[in-house]
Amino acid sequence: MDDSQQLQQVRARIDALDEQIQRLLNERAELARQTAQIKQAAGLGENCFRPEREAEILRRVIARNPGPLSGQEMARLFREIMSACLALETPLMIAYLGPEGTFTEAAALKHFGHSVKTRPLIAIDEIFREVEAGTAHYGVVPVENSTEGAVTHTLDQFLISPLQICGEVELRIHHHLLSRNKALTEVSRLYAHQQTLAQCREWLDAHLAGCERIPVGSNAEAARRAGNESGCAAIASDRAREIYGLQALATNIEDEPGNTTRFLVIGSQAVVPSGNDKTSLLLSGPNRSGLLYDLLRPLADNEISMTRLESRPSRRKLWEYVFFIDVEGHMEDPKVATALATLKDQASFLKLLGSYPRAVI
Ligand SMILES: O=C(O)C(=O)C[C@]1(C(=O)O)C=C[C@@H](O)C=C1
Repeated sequence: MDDSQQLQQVRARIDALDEQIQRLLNERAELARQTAQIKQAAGLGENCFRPEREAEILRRVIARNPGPLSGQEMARLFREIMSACLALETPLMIAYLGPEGTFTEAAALKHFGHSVKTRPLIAIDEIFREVEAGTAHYGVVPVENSTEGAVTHTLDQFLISPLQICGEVELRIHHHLLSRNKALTEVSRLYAHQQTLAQCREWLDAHLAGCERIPVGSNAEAARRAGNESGCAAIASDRAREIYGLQALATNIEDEPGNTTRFLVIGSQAVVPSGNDKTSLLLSGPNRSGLLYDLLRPLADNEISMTRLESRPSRRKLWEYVFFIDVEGHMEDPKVATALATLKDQASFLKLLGSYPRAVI
């Protein structure tokens, strides 16, 4: 058998498999449609998205995957399959921190897949308002970056919003220097979000020391401006480069190679346990010595691991703080429930922001 015959044979097997995969996908979509009908008949919520079920499916895909495709790659494919199945019933509307081309958009699509509708909004409080009003099913907002720390606008919204956290997304952040111009030497002005300028400070000091750095609302906005103005550049994502027709004068200019941003999915749904969850809460008490120690003790007593602690001004009294705490486990897990009950007695203010599956992909 010559090479072309061999190729033909292998391709015939691929065609046969594709046919099977396609048939099975449609069979799966039909079953997903049935689950939606059952949920609707039982009055189980206005939309059919189930974060805990999706997280369980994706974890199982990764655990049983023999390769050669990687577990993460396979999970991404299943992410899209579930997204398409869900869209048969209720195409979800997701509000995110825009404009188009932001990392928050990438995080939203990573979490929900590409079969959702998305709405870019220009401020974090607008996203909360849109989801509260029910014009979007969920919102996606940045909450912390591994280099620069907390996104305080997001934390502050949780003080006043009734929304719950329904999920988290982690995204590796790669920053590129984008411009209409062809050489670094032609660039005298640089636009980027404040946090991005900070994340690339060392690279900028070494390669663009004399260039004016201008903070703007988002990296996508920076890219839009760089597309309109000569002699300037933006720091933004590869997606923004595509959207605004720019060229990359330098790629991956972030100072920390592991630079990662964590995003939260907000909605009005309480998520049931998935088997590997986190719980976020807000705590405060009157300013006195040992307050934080006392507030954290019930967690330690119940062997609950704290993954994050952030403090913000309470906005009620001068020098009084609220603590944002993330712990491992779901609020329905017995140990977490015991710790929360004790905390409720001890703290002057306790607000549960939600339990949700740990990021899978
Ligand atoms: O199992 C369900 O409840 C479904 O709706 C099916 C399905 C899926 O495609 O597997 C679809 C959407 C949900 O978010 C979770 C899972």
